[in-house]
Amino acid sequence: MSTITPTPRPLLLKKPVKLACVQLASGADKAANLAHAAAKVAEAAAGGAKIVVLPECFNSPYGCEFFPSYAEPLLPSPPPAESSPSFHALAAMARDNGVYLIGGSIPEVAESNGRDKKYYNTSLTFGPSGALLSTHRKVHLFDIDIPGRIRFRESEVLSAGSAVTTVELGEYGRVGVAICYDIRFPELAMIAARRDGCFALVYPGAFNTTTGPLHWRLQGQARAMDNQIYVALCSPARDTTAGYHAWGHSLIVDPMAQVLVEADENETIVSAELDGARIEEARSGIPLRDQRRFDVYPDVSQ
Ligand SMILES: O=C(O)CCC(=O)C(=O)O
Repeated sequence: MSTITPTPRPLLLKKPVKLACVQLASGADKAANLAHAAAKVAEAAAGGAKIVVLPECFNSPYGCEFFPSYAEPLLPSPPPAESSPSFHALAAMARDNGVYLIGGSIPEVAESNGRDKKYYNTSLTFGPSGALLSTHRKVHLFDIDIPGRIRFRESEVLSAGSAVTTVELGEYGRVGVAICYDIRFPELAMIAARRDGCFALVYPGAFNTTTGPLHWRLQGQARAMDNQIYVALCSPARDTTAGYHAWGHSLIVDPMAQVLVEADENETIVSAELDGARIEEARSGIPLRDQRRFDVYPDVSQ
């Protein structure tokens, strides 16, 4: 009797890698936030992380009133580094530590015709040489109103990005990058996972003390479960003296949707070893990839 041996599939994550989420405590002083981020990225790298993630709006307090005054254009050299301090600080953090750095997000200002200013919530990813690898402008702006609890309208100040972002991290493979509220839209995750073959979805985010306990972990696990890949969520630490109380609880979820590590609300670094074999194991055990019914519903990843 002949047995059929399945052809081994190439691993999406080509070699195991340690990923760290830096749950950073930021304040009002941008230069101090950048210096503090640099120290924590160095600490994560010294702990063996080769992919390091920072939180949403790590260089400023989080809130619509702060976006314009903290925003900076994205100007690589030669223009003076002072005009894009966060861009240059992130490039240096990646280069100095030889890591892939998914640099949380920063408020970005872009001018068209030297007149019309537009603001974005933007995530920059740098490679170990300090080169910019990708830019993600938050696609889904955080506009919610839960009476008596929280009202937030990013769209009053920010413009939305219009692209799914995935980025090749050299010898490891590809990750999807999106920001906070973007996680609530599974389509982005599915496209990153299925169209671009990502091994992880990385979300710098800053949920709050209303929606955080309800949905933060659940969203992380849901995106991992749907797509059978790793998911990392990186929050700022909670500052109860600030206007916006971030949930914290940065976490990393495996391809079977198990939470590998989760912070509390304080400043800390959480990390985990990611292994492509775990993705393949999840996918061969529960073979969703071979069972989709695109004769019944459309494939959004096409
Ligand atoms: O989706 C949520 O509940 C929070 C989203 C958020 O805080 C953000 O997009 O910055």
